[in-house]
Amino acid sequence: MKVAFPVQMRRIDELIIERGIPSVLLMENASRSVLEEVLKYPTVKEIAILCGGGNNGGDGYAIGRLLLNAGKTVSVIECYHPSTPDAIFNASLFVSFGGGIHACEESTVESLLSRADMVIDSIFGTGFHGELQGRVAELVEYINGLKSVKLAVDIPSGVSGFDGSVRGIAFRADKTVTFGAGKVGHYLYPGRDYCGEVVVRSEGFSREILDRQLDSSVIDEELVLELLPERHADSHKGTYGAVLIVGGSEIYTGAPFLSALGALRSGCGLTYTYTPPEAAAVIRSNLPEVIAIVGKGPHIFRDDLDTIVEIAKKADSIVIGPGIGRNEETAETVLELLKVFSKSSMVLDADGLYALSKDLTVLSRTEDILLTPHPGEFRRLCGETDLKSLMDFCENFHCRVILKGSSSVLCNPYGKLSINITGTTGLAKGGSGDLLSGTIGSFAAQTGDLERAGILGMYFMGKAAELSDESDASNTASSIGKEYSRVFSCLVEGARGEKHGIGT
Ligand SMILES: NC(=O)C1=CN([C@@H]2O[C@H](COP(=O)(O)OP(=O)(O)OC[C@H]3O[C@@H](n4cnc5c(N)ncnc54)[C@H](OP(=O)(O)O)[C@@H]3O)[C@@H](O)[C@H]2O)[C@@H](O)CC1
Ligand SMILES: Nc1ncnc2c1ncn2[C@@H]1O[C@H](COP(=O)(O)OP(=O)(O)O)[C@@H](O)[C@H]1O
Ligand SMILES: [K+]
Repeated sequence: MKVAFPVQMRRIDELIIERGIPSVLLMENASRSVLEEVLKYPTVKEIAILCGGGNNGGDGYAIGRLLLNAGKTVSVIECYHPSTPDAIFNASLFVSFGGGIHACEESTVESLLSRADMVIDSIFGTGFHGELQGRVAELVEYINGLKSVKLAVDIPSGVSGFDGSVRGIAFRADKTVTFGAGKVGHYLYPGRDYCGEVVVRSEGFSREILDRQLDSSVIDEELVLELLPERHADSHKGTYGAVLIVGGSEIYTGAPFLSALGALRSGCGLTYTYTPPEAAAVIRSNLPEVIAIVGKGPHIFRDDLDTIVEIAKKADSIVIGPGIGRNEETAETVLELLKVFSKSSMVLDADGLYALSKDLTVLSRTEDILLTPHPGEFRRLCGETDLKSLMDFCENFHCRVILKGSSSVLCNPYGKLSINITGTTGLAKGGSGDLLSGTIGSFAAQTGDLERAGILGMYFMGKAAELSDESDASNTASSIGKEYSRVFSCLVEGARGEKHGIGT
């Protein structure tokens, strides 16, 4: 599903208006779709709408009029004077249809809000920046404490549509009705938490314009089905690629095993690992299908380089880092490997990223690399962890990065985002990152495309956690890896449903 940055949404609105649809009609369409969503709550009779001065406020006045005409009791609380032509127009229409407007400073506003069955937030939409302040912040905080249904128009006020960040207070919605396309900020935390259910309504928007203007996506089943490598009856292990996982150390003996598990379970033809002896022993006893090659010492050292280079000749993709540790010579060896494999398809994870932080310039030589840091690891590389910094980093170093979290974002050098929203807190446990890097390496070996692999890997691991029978608290990366089979089955069922016209 495509998603938009606020600036892209503004451009889409402009293009539609240039084609001849008046902006006030776009506002009417948007407001009608909100009306329909409100009417899905049959017990809601009395509604309070907070309106800002921009077009989001304009939507609020139009929604108010439509609700009045539908027989509801409606009060508008004016947070800012209407300032755009469409907001001014709709505010006057609201009044001419008998609507009542209260200034937000009025002392009766709180009791009016507490009486309402539903509160609609039409204060700020995609034009919001900064922080809610003063009386508006006070009212939003008050509303967040009420039991009534809370609905946000386009995006909850206080949430940045650009990156989901929240400074101070924001409206906490049960449902957010958004227009044309979801906004990036709906799907990234903390914003994701404030949106409740996100309903995308695209009436009046041109599919052609949306498709042409937007390249970023939230990863959904449709996209995954498009990207999933096909499996043919007439095939053999060579058809599905080979991955080499380099990692492990004296203390981290399980990480390469989890990575190899991800690789095997996601369909790779051959999985090689190169690890110190202790880690190889774990792999050999748990995953006999893996070709576990044993390193020379307790860590990956320079002495191992030649053998790794030799094995890598058989691999279509290389994962470096799971459990590799922070020994200084190991870090130097990792940097050396990055140089030697500059033309290979590589996933760099965990302490492989620690090694990279010692010399970021090696990135200028690598042609096809995906980094998979969690926020702590990304801070070490970049100094910041916000979305803009991630996008700048990928552009400056011409690389792909997955910034992992409860929502994860894959960013490419051209600013295209792929946002993953699958997953559970069952993944918030050591080992998940290792499972992910092996899964991505496997899809890279199968498809020859790291971006595609990253999208598939994130979705698979998250979906497997969702489908697992284990409770979130007791789930483990090794159990989740074994659930990949269910993800494949679900996708096959979904594809069959689509083919036979069974809607989801
Ligand atoms: N055809 C269309 O375009 C359609 C648009 N639609 C609707 O329009 C919405 C976008 O409207 P919009 O661009 O007018 O922005 P909106 O969010 O209402 O606010 C802008 C105002 O708020 C101000 N402001 C910002 N932050 C602030 C702060 N912290 N504290 C105080 N003030 C602050 C800001 O000030 P400024 O940035 O100028 O400093 C400006 O005055 C969109 O979300 C959707 O709901 C739909 O009807 C579909 C068709
Ligand atoms: N609450 C959550 N919801 C969804 N995914 C999560 C959640 N917590 C963690 N994850 C995922 O689990 C993985 C954890 O990776 P990482 O922090 O590197 O762990 P480790 O290095 O301990 O294996 C990431 O892919 C992250 O997106
Ligand atoms: K809003």
